[in-house]
Amino acid sequence: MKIALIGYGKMGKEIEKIALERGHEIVCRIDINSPDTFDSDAFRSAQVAIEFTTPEAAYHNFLNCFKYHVPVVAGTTGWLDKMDDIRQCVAGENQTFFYASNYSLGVNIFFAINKQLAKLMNRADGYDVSMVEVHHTQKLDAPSGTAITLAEGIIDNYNGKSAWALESSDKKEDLVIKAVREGQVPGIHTITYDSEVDEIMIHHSAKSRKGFALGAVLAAEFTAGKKGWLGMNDLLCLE
Ligand SMILES: NC(=O)C1=CN([C@@H]2O[C@H](COP(=O)(O)OP(=O)(O)OC[C@H]3O[C@@H](n4cnc5c(N)ncnc54)[C@H](OP(=O)(O)O)[C@@H]3O)[C@@H](O)[C@H]2O)C=CC1
Ligand SMILES: O=C(O)C1=N[C@H](C(=O)O)C[C@H](O)C1
Repeated sequence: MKIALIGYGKMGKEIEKIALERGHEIVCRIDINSPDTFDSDAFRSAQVAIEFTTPEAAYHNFLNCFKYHVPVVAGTTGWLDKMDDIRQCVAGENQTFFYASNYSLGVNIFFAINKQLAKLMNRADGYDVSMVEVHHTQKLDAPSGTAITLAEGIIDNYNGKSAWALESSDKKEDLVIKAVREGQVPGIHTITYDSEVDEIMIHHSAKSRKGFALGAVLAAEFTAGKKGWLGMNDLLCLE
């Protein structure tokens, strides 16, 4: 399969390794100072573009992919304010767009466990829930995209919370997400239901970026030949 990489940083390089191992061809690498561009035969020849750049750059990169009708696997986080606009482009222009806040297969299982646990916790009084996410110091957005997906899983399924708040809140109905930035941590997410008598924790810790990269390549393979809005639930047949 012919793949265009948009963003050739930590994730772009990790994805390239896995894509080559799985027999794919990288036709171009579009980065901030790279000679490769969208308006090129190489980019137009791509069967899918995998985008991991920055919250600021992602939206314009998606529009450039749409311009040339190249399907997108979107990995960048922190651009969700533009989500409605992208959904309209995908529906209105018959585009292909795969988005996951986290491509790791393990995290997507963790998302499902999180929803189940949230439903179960409605049966027990006396608990409060909170979340901590830990990432490397180069990360630009907070909370992480994964933390937002986890928060949505709790808010949609647990009666005690109706919104999330970063770092602190006076409102009992807000789910507080603490974002820690330290060292080279690839990504840790912990959810804790705390009561006077005990605590229940679920925890996911990525050991490297390999799991994110493999998931993104699997998503690219899944995306080929499809149209519309796609996600990990489609790929993993969840829900
Ligand atoms: N969904 C998921 O599973 C995962 C998502 N992510 C997300 O992916 C994104 C990238 O992460 P990561 O690879 O670690 O970050 P890096 O900073 O290592 O890489 C981003 C790359 O994009 C480049 N870039 C910046 N602006 C543009 C632009 N306009 N066009 C093309 N390239 C550009 C940067 O260049 P320069 O350095 O010169 O600015 C850099 O090389 C982040 O938003 C992160 O949160 C990360 C891991 C997993
Ligand atoms: O920036 C990162 O590194 C990561 N970003 C994603 C996020 O914001 O959730 C996924 C993963 O946690 C690593």
